[in-house]
Amino acid sequence: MYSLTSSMTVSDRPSVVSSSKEMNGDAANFSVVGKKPKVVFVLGGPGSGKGTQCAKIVENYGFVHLSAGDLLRAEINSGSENGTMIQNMIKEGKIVPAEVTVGLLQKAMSESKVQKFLIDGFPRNEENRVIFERVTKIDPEFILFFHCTEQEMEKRLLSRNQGRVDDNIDTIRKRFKVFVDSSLPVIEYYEIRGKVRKVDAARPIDEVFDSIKPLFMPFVQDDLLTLSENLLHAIDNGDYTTYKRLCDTEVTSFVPEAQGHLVQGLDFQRFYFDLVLETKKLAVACPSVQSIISSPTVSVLSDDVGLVTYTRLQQKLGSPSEGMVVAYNETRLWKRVKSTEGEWEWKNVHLHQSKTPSS
Ligand SMILES: Nc1ncnc2c1ncn2[C@@H]1O[C@H](COP(=O)(O)OP(=O)(O)O)[C@@H](O)[C@H]1O
Ligand SMILES: O=c1ccn([C@@H]2O[C@H](COP(=O)(O)OP(=O)(O)O)[C@@H](O)[C@H]2O)c(=O)[nH]1
Repeated sequence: MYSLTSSMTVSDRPSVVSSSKEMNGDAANFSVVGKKPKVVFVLGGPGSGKGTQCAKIVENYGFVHLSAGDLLRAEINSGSENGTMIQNMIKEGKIVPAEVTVGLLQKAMSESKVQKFLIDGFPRNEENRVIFERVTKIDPEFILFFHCTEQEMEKRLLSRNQGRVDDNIDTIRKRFKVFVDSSLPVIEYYEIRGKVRKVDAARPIDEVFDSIKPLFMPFVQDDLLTLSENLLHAIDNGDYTTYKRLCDTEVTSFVPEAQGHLVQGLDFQRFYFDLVLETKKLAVACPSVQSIISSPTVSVLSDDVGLVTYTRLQQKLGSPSEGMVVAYNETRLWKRVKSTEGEWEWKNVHLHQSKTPSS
């Protein structure tokens, strides 16, 4: 590992600043938190594979899966006063009153740190849709609609084996009818507004998932940009814990102060974080620094690799002259790796930085 030291002109170094943007040190870096909620509704007939695909989207794209059916079943099991009514409705394949389901969804959303939701099996009728919109004011990003024949869905439900009271031939037929009469109009409503992404769900599980992946690329791009912003805020705030969490231990970098050398590992940057700590201890004034990202581009190169390029405008108040701005062109390479806990996390594996000609 290199441990080159250099002057304090390095820009991947921390400085003391009161940042306006909240950092969340607790959340895994895969899960981008603190943003406006984003919702994808997942619709399709009973047994079309909604739950199966939601599990894959959660694993790969860090969404929170809210299955309306699961929330209702949990409500029955919790012994709530609505339990018997919900149980009877589900047994008959009927749709539970919207106030109950929206209440459960809203509670689950408010309890989640991560604000990217897959709402599975909802809205099942116009009443669901209208009340959800009225209560949450959320407009879904899009509707993922799994299309499958009744014959195939029936076959899947009869072999699902989850001990569900509604997976019997009589209730299945009723659910199909409710889907056609009540849920398809909701899909048509969103179709007119250009929000429906129709998926052929009759294919094998992995093929279905492959056809879904491109729909989630904008979320990956958004996450990578937010992670890059979080990294710059960590540097500006002298927050080594967050910086370390976002970087691979073997991160490589080309930065001007390393004078053409490739720096590997975190020791090089760590030096500057330590220096700030020292400065604070000695009560020496540190210049306030704030970075913002300008003109970003994000390229998702594969499921596990993404490239973020941008100009970093670093405002340094008080040093050397009031309001001075230094601009760097930066390229950060992000790689998705599995943590020891088995969770996917994006890590910064390479940085290329140069001062812009005007700086
Ligand atoms: N593409 C598929 N091909 C074959 N079986 C599938 C497929 N997708 C899901 N299944 C199976 O069909 C059953 C119903 O799937 P599930 O995801 O629970 O559907 P839904 O949530 O739409 O009711 C499950 O047993 C699941 O393992
Ligand atoms: O928003 C919802 C979602 C589900 N349900 C009830 O829960 C049952 C099971 O729904 P789930 O989505 O779990 O399973 P699916 O029918 O899609 O296999 C439905 O038939 C309804 O009775 C409901 O009333 N409102």
